[in-house]
Amino acid sequence: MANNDEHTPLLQSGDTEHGSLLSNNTLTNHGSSLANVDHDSTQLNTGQILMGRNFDRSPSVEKVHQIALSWKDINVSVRVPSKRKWCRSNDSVEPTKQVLKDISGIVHPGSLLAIMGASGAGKSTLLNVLTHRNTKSYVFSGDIRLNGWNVGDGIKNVSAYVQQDDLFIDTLTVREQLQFRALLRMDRRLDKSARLARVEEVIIELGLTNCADTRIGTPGGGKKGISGGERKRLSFASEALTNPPIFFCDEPTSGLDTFMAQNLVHTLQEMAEKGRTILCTIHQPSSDLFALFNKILLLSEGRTVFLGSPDGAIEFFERHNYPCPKNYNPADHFIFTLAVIPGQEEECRRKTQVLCDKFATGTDANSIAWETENLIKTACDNKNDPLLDEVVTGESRYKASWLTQYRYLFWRSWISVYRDVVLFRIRIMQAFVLGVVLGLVYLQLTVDQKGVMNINGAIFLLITNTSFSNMFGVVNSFPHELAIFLREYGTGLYRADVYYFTKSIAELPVFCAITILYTTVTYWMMGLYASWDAFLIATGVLLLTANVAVSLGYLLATLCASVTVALAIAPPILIPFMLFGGLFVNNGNIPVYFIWLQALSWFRYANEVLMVNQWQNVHNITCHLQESNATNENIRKECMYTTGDDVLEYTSFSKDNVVLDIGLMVALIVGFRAFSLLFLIVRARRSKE
Ligand SMILES: Nc1ncnc2c1ncn2[C@@H]1O[C@H](COP(=O)(O)OP(=O)(O)OP(=O)(O)O)[C@@H](O)[C@H]1O
Repeated sequence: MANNDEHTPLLQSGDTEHGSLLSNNTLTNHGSSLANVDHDSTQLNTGQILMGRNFDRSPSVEKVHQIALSWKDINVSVRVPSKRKWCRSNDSVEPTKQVLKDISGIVHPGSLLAIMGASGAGKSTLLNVLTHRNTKSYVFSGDIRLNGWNVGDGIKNVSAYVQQDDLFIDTLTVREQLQFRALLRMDRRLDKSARLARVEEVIIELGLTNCADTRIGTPGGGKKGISGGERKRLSFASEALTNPPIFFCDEPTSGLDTFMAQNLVHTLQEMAEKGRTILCTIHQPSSDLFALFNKILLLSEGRTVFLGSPDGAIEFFERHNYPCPKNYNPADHFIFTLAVIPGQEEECRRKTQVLCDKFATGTDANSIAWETENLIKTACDNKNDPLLDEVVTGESRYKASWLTQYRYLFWRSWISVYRDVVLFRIRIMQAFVLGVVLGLVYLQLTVDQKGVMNINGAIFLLITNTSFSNMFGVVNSFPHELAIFLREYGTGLYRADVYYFTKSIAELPVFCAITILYTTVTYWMMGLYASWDAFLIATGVLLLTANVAVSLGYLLATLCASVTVALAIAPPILIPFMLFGGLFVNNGNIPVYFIWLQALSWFRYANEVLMVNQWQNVHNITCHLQESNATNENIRKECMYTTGDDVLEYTSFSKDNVVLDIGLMVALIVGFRAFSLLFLIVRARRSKE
């Protein structure tokens, strides 16, 4: 595993540094860290935190605000796409499939609930409905309550949803990932030292101490990093920072070996013992794993088969003629009993329906209904429940201000750029080698009649290569991070525009460094116009070119659903722009219906400026015609260009357009980026629905 002891200056420059935090016994003596909190009017003081009013703001309080979650008569249907849509009458009802049927239940604080059932039983649907996430395609009815209160969407403010796939920036260390989230996610009235103290606390609580300074890496050997189990723990830790009382976890043990899975569920058990309410969907746990849950919910074809203790489930199945064999894993027994066996579907369904009916009419279901009613009654008498303020009134969707988001997002983007040393080295090497190869092909071009074509070709090649390499660089890498952005945006961690700005600013030095290196090598090897002014102008123009290409790359990456699609549409988009760049078709001969394409072609703008830069000060272009052959006809043929102005005139480029060209390239950068930001925002909002 790659160890990394680097502490970034940004985090060290704050009020607290890890070393001093630990040495000051902050972890064991929370009072001392809280005493450091600046007690101005905008910050919470220790007293407020300990009162528990702001349960998610407490940096070091183990006390969890206890919440019971209940749901009653939940029905969910999904629309089924019909193959015969075209022959349906306009007023006919779209076919639907019922996924959950009259589901009711209750989970108390301190519970670690396993939601089990065969594939397609409705586990994920129930989790989605309870968390108010991914419900766009559902037709849903039912009543979901927290401590007896119907809080609607407010459940998101007091719960954490740990999804099946863990998405992290691989170059960060475990501690940095948590710090990043703490600084953006925790209440803005808590000062930095208190948040960092909470990070250290969560690291200990989730058993991440040994890998705290290890880079996260990518699973499957891409980049060495933490283990699968540690990744899962990190997912929990990231959510646990704000100390939410309810955790929803989708398949937390998937992809883990038995030992790691048990280790993780053991940690969840400890978290539940502190008063949290934890619900996990889980596939066929081993008997040891199963024993760690104190509540189970069995689903079959969208109905509740059982909700209660594991022992209660064994007893329920036994009572209804499905006793669990001795020394047999009860979880396996339940799943096999509820399985719909191919060829015996009807019989299996009848069997499970009987069990569902027995549960619905039995004492367990009655006591669930009674407890739910009781909670609602108690809620009416407890209108001062501090939880309600948090849930109902809500706060700004973003806990951190625009500037704070900017600061920490920039810090993270910068880390991921400069720590990706291997990629950076590869790109630098690529630019250097390509520059040398092109430099050798066009080595020290001569300014004569034949050399004009070579020089013009070399200039265009510089523009083409700068455009392609930069655009494909973005199209290849940006979509990979998009999934992380969408998830973090969905949880209200930061705004889309802040993410976009920081990402593009952090990446800018890399694109610039590569372009400068490439230009330096090729310009002098090719022997283009030899003056420092001309070289600096050429570098500036190619930097603008790189930025237009990068901006178009962002646009394609935010527009397309995947890298594959973006890569597929990139060449057909680039080639027309290239075609109207002034090399393949003379600028004076563009068909009128393609003028708009020419207007968007930065190839043309860059080419014009570079051509003017190259030729405007050339006052003599050698012509090697022998005197004996110098007939008028031969002079016209062989000595077309006598000065650089002739070249510009022949190619229809003009010195007068240079400022306009540069302005238009800047406009293209702004335009492409504005559209890509717009697409990013639309995409982010859609993914949240
Ligand atoms: N948006 C949807 N559109 C169409 N059908 C859906 C949709 N969501 C769920 N379903 C269907 O509802 C049923 C329950 O799906 P769900 O994902 O909740 O099952 P599950 O128990 O979580 O299964 P698994 O363990 O395989 O993930 C399945 O038959 C599924 O095909």
